[in-house]
Amino acid sequence: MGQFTRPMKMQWAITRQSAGPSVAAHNQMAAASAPMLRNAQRCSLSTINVKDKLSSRYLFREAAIINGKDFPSAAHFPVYDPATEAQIGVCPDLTPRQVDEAIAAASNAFSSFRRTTPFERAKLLREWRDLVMESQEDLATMITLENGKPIDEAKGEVAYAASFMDWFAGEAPRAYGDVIAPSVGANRAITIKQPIGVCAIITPWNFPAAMITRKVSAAIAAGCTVVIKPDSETPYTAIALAKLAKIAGIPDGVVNVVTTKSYLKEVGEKLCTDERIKKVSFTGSTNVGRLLMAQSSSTLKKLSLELGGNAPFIVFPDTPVADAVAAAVTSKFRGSGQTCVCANRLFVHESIYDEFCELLTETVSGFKIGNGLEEGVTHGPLIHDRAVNKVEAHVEDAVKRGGKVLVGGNRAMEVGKYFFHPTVIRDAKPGIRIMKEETFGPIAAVFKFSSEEEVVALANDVEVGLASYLLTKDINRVFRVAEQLEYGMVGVNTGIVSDCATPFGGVKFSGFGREGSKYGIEEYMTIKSITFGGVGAPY
Ligand SMILES: NC(=O)c1ccc[n+]([C@@H]2O[C@H](COP(=O)([O-])OP(=O)(O)OC[C@H]3O[C@@H](n4cnc5c(N)ncnc54)[C@H](O)[C@@H]3O)[C@@H](O)[C@H]2O)c1
Ligand SMILES: O=CCCC(=O)O
Repeated sequence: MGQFTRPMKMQWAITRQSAGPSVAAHNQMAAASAPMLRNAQRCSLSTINVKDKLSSRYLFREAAIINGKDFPSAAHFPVYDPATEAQIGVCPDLTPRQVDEAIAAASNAFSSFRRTTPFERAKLLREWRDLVMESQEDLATMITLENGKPIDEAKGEVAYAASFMDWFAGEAPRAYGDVIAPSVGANRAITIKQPIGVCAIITPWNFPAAMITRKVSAAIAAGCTVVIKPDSETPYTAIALAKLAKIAGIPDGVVNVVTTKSYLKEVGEKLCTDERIKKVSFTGSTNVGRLLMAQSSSTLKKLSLELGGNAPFIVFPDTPVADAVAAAVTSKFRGSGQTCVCANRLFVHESIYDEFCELLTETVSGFKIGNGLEEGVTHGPLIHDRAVNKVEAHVEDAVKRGGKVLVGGNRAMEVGKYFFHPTVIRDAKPGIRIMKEETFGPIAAVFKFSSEEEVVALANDVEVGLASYLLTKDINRVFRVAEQLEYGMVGVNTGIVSDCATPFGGVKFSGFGREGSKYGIEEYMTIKSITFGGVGAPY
């Protein structure tokens, strides 16, 4: 195994110590280049010392990671805490030329990493998983600082992120090929699966850890190397994960992280057009997904696109209202409504509509919004101004067309600039914007329906098809409706469909490809068939 052995605690301690000078040197550089800060759209009044909040200070790094090392750059962009608007640090604003170095590192590393055995890769993934869970508190603190979600939810995200490492450690040795009887009777054929090569991993801000590990764990299990480009709102969790990958013994160059803000379009184009990259795996909006697909066509890259949703949440009359509300709250308000699988449209049968709206309003009234690091806070801020503006516009539109706000309905400026009161709207009408657009915020718009036929038609009347939910005790209805829903995922009597063991992905404009499950690793492999001529007697 050579370089792939488990790092002893002693080696880890050495790595921790040696991390010090390079971070200090980097920080000096960052301070020197402060006047060069680019793209400072927000003007922060204060700064947060993130390291003082961590037990492993080395995990907070204001550097890209290329070939296992901190990669300094003269230009930086600032990163802010959406709860307090305080600056939490700066990050290298890399140019496409600098990103080229990451691609070169991943490409060099691929030539040896592809030859490791699946068992070696499984061991590395488990080592990485253990370190991530040992760092759960620190990683969660960074997630809360850069994304805003409450600390307990952030800890849950770390565990969810680690579950993909565990899952794909198990899948690595199970990437079986086939034995085939070809049409020429004396021939025999087999297939083998091989890693596709260097992969570009482009991820959003709403799950700064899990969207990365869901892709990268599968890529590593398959024997690929990666260049990760996290969102510029949430880069530090990605960088810390790459640091832990190095400590876990994952060879240099296998996991690279590039950060950029001013050069986003150019870096995106570079990742899509560079011939050394064989696959782009993207999670984000449908519009950016379309652009990346168009850009990738010249080099015919394999693509996985996990795009936006507009989940229907359908409550049939035989569902106990308390169960329906509990599932709706989990589905709708997780991450303050900022997940791609959040219920966006709540359809409730007319016979239990009033009771449902009343209990939902009572439950939502009990939420406590605030800084996710504070005790008792159940819901954090939205990520930025654009997000708050969209939520506000959706509420105004729903009200203009007859919707009634039962709780919330406005910004919570008294808590912070990016906070919006969790909102319940009843008498939502099919013509409102929420019906067609993903809100990505804490607005529960409740629609009334009378028949199964009507609600299935309404649920399917959108361009996207990621997650959907239905609540009923009638098993025949479960199959009838689930099979008609034009969605990649259907949750039955639950508000959560996400699990490392089940295929995650969409249809229609929600994209294609599946993550997690036994299918996730396939996205990072190619199938080769090997035919042996005239080796057997005809069958
Ligand atoms: N299907 C899923 O699994 C899933 C998961 C999470 C989020 N989402 C979707 O993501 C969206 C929310 O995130 P967002 O609006 O910030 O997404 P976004 O598409 O704007 O950004 C996602 C990522 O793409 C990058 N990006 C943006 N423009 C780029 C370009 N021209 N070239 C290369 N990279 C570029 C961003 O920096 C970020 O890293 C929602 O629609 C949500 O539903 C989907
Ligand atoms: O935001 C999209 C991903 C959500 C999840 O994996 O549960």
